[in-house]
Amino acid sequence: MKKPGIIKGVQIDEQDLFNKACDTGHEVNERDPRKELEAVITVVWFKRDLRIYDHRPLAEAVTKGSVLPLFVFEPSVWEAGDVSVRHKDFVMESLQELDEQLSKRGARLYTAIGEMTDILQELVLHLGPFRLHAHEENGTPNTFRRDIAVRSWMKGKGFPMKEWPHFGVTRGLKTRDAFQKGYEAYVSGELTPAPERMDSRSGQLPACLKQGVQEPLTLKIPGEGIQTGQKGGERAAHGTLRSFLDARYKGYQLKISKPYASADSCSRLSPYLAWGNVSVRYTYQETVKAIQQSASGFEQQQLSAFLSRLHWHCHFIQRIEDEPEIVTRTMNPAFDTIRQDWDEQAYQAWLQGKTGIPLIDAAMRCLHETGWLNFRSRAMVLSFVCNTLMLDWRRPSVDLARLFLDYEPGIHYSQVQMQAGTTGFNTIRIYNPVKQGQDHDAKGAFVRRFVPELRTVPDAFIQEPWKLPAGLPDGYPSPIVDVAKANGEARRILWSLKQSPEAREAAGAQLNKHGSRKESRRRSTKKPRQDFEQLDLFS
Ligand SMILES: Cc1cc2nc3c(=O)[nH]c(=O)nc-3n(C[C@H](O)[C@H](O)[C@H](O)COP(=O)(O)OP(=O)(O)OC[C@H]3O[C@@H](n4cnc5c(N)ncnc54)[C@H](O)[C@@H]3O)c2cc1C
Repeated sequence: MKKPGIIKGVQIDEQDLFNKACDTGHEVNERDPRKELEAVITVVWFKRDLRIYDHRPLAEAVTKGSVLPLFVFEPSVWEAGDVSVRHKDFVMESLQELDEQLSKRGARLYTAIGEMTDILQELVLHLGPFRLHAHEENGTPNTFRRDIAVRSWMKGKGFPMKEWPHFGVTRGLKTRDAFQKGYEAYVSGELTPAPERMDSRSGQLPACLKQGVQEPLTLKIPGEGIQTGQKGGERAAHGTLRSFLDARYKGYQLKISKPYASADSCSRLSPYLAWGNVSVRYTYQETVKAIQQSASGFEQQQLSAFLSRLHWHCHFIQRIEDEPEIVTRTMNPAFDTIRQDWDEQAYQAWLQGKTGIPLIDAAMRCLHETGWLNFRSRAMVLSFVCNTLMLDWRRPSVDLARLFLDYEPGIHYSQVQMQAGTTGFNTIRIYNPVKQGQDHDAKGAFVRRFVPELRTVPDAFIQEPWKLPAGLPDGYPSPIVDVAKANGEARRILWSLKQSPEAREAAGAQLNKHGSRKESRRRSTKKPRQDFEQLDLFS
């Protein structure tokens, strides 16, 4: 039977309160005084929020008494195929630092391997009732279902659970029109300092929980680590932000499309935002401060361009929050009538960076080695596999997810579908990698760095080595496709499909559900400046 509870003098239905809290992702039984007495410890469940600064679930747990910081390597998440060894390594580095930070404050991090509900089941046997604090995860259907299972488990036990929004994303958003308000409230919200001291008395804990960080050796995590690139952790995240806001931002717009130079002039915050080593809110507020302090209009322009990306970050994550199925379902089903054939040989050539087209090969090999690519190169490799080669977007989306160290499902699957042209409401862009190379890597520095077979090719041929009078260098293949011809055909197919009544109808519905409400930008007829070409790709 449902029991009534009292909140601020108003009689309420406890079950109702719980359900509302689950729906909107906020308080669950939190203010029930009886439960407050029973639950002596708060389990803080770390997921993609591996930090202590601006971490509300942790800070609020500390005010309530003992805390048990917990990270769980779940087989259903880590063996699902979209996350890989490089993500695990980054998470391990982040967890090591998190444990150090917690230790300094009187607590320790606990790690476990297993499904979260099984771990909770073990915990209750040792702890009795406990509270659970976490950030909302705006992820794939897989993690979405996992979170529902956890909420339902807590609800079944009648234990209090509280979740906080992690980004400027609103759970249960009724209409896209309301997104902006939620975003602004989030980014301008108060920052939460890291707790100074923590009480972590927890009594005896189940054997599945290990104090400190344990390697998830029993899990079969696919993929490979990075060879050179970014390391996880809150300290590295803050250092990266600082170095960007102090100096690196000055080349932001100028170099954003250059595959090589952008590695230094872009913020490089993406893996830290994706794994939560730094919050979007903190990043936003530090950038606003830097804009206020910057001396020239030029500097302000660079920083404002960066700030707009933080908005896009949340814009796209709102999309997966509203419709997690975009991970596997084509946003505009009319586009499922094409790309019916599969060419495994061409696909493997693309994936391994052996297409015979220098910029594509350099980008894919860079990704294997470092886990990062600038936006334009990502758009180009995706366009190549889905448009030039006319292959379905689903497999490349998962293979790229495994390779991007900053894999963030909301951004990733939206961008994949946009670049493959399957939303139906974005401009169809099909890149010519030879022209991209001539425009953005004219001397071939990027190509030479990642495709050693081409190191000695003269600048004039670096993007088209098949035109070398002496023939291709040893070990480098001929192009697997005539790009100009294939792109022409792709353009014809995609544009005619985009204009069909079925595609237009579905596109209208999708635009209404997910499109940006920044009308003035989208409808602008002015030729975009180089940096703002990305805006075309964004709606
Ligand atoms: C096919 C494809 C897949 C992508 N997958 C991911 C992904 O899994 N994770 C990811 O973080 N980004 C993804 N992006 C977006 C973008 O390429 C990266 O965010 C950016 O290159 C990361 O480098 P940075 O942090 O130096 O970016 P900066 O230019 O410094 O931008 C700062 C932050 O803004 C956000 N951001 C930047 N560009 C975009 C964008 N176009 N859309 C949404 N948010 C943006 C990111 O959080 C980024 O860290 C993808 C783009 C494409 C075309």
